[in-house]
Amino acid sequence: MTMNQPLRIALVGNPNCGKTALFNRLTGARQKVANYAGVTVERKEGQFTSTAGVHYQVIDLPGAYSLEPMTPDEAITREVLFGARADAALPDVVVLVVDATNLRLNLRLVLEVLRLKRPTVLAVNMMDVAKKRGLVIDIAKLQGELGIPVIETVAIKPGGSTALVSQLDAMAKTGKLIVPTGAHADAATVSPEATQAEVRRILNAVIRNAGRAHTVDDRIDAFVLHPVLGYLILTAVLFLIFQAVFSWSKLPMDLIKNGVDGTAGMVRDMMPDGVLKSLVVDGILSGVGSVLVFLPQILILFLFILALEDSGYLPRAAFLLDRLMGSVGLSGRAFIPLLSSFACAVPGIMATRTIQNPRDRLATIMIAPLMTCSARLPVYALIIGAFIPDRSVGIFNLQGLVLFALYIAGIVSAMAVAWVFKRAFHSKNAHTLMLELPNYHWPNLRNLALGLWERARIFVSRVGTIILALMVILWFLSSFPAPPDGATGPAIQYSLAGHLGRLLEVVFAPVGFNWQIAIALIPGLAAREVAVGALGTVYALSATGDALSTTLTPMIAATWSLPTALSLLAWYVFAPQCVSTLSMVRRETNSWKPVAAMASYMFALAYLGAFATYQISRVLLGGS
Ligand SMILES: Nc1nc2c(ncn2[C@@H]2O[C@H](COP(=O)(O)OP(=O)(O)OP(=O)(O)O)[C@@H](O)[C@H]2O)c(=O)[nH]1
Ligand SMILES: [Mg+2]
Repeated sequence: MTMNQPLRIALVGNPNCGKTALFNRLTGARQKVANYAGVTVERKEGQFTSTAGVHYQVIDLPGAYSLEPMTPDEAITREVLFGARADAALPDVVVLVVDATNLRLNLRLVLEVLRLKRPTVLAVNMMDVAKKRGLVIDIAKLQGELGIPVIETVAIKPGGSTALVSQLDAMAKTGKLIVPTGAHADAATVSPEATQAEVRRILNAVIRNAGRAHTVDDRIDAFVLHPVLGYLILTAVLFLIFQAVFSWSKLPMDLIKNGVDGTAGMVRDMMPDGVLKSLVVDGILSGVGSVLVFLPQILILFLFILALEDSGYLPRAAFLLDRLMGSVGLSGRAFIPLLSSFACAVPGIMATRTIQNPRDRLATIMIAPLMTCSARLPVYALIIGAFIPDRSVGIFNLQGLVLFALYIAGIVSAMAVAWVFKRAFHSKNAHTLMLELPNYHWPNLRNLALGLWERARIFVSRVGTIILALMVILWFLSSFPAPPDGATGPAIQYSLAGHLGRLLEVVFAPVGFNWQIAIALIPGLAAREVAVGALGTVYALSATGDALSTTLTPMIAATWSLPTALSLLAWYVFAPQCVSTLSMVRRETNSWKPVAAMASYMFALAYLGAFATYQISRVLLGGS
């Protein structure tokens, strides 16, 4: 290796020991970091140049408990370490990362890696937590025991990786990559029992002071994992989220709405009447503006998701729900992937790689899109805002309650589908949930802010690209061909989209959708929230004369019946309208069959759910 070639280092360690945090600290990347096992499920690469001028290429890997992989994500780590992947060269130096507060568990993998006799450095991470607890580790002694350099790190603090980089620099400059020597490296085949005994011996030798055990954590867990209180706390947390999504978002939403309306008003006054004005006002501002107003609600939802992810609460919730999930044939491991699906089913489906049993994994993939993803939030919020009065029920806000109910509907139907899946395939699920409970910690404010910023960026850039493009296409289809002479209705009725909408209206009449909704469902196939933008454009174009407005809410409140609104909500609890999810299923399962199965079962449920909702509510409410 010369100085010009980058030094390839791979971060290897147990799940949740801080590998990705270290990766981000070293490379300046913003890969996802969260306080539970199994966050990283793919290998990620980055690079940096140290102040000493050494160029590094870093690979972040999924956490592994052992080099005998149990799950698809662990297998990736093994393959990279053995140089068995075409897409990743054998690393020059293995940076083993361990959680200082959990050496008992982490050292097993360390001993396994030493036997590979690859140049290795050990990073003892989370030293800040260790020090706070009074845990004292004799680093020099540990170094002697293992025969490799041992460095303390604090991955989440600026400067927390300086010592590690200096060590790597020194190795790179001298060209002396230290290969482990000594008893551990030379041990041929070692039984798990012998390894465990060895770990105990090393711990006895290097731990100077065991420090306080996690007394605070235990005290919190007495409440959080309590068989009754635990569920109450979980329900309260979820409730709070949905209340906040509505009650905290009013002011920023009004600001955005006023901004969009103001811009539209200005454009309307300044531009001459004609096609271009219609494109800008009806196509772009109405369409894009009606999606953009939901940014505050999405950010509030993510504020809670990110804070919960970083706190260490999620694996506890997984334990609480394990019995329930087991009863429908899901493994407790499915909890985190399903929970991630509340943000978006795409990462949720990827997270199923942490599930060992292929059938369990498939079952989890199949129901992941029933979890209410954040792209459904604009659709729900639009309809709730238009039809559900904003009043209090006891201490709760009625709109928040309805939103909560929709999320529950998604969860309940997912459980029902999983149960059918279990019945159909006779899967037996006897294994108990083995999940590490991480230490609680306060969410890192900087990470929280960065995470929210990232979310806002993703949302706005989606609005600015795919949604904008679809709105322009939709505007075009809705404006041409121009109406014939002497036409009385709005131009859209005579356009291509208008004709298509009317055709589809036949299909959707039994579920109560009018032609405007039918049109909006089509661009909504690309991504669910696009349907909201499409409704904005379609309604802006169907309005005549002075009724022009960029505000969608009053428009649908005036023209839809309540049964129609409820039916559309039911449709969106199930609707398989997301191309990215379907293509992720194809990628992760390597087969079209589950894709076809998912699309058809979800479409069937959506239609049936909307049909039942529409017909029943029509009878009950006596509407049209
Ligand atoms: N206090 C403290 N927290 C840390 C440190 N390093 C990481 N963390 C936190 O530990 C948790 C896990 O960090 P990650 O970087 O996601 O862990 P990982 O090893 O990549 O986990 P997997 O991808 O699941 O294998 C996160 O909540 C981090 O904020 C550290 O040095 N000190
Ligand atoms: Mg990670």
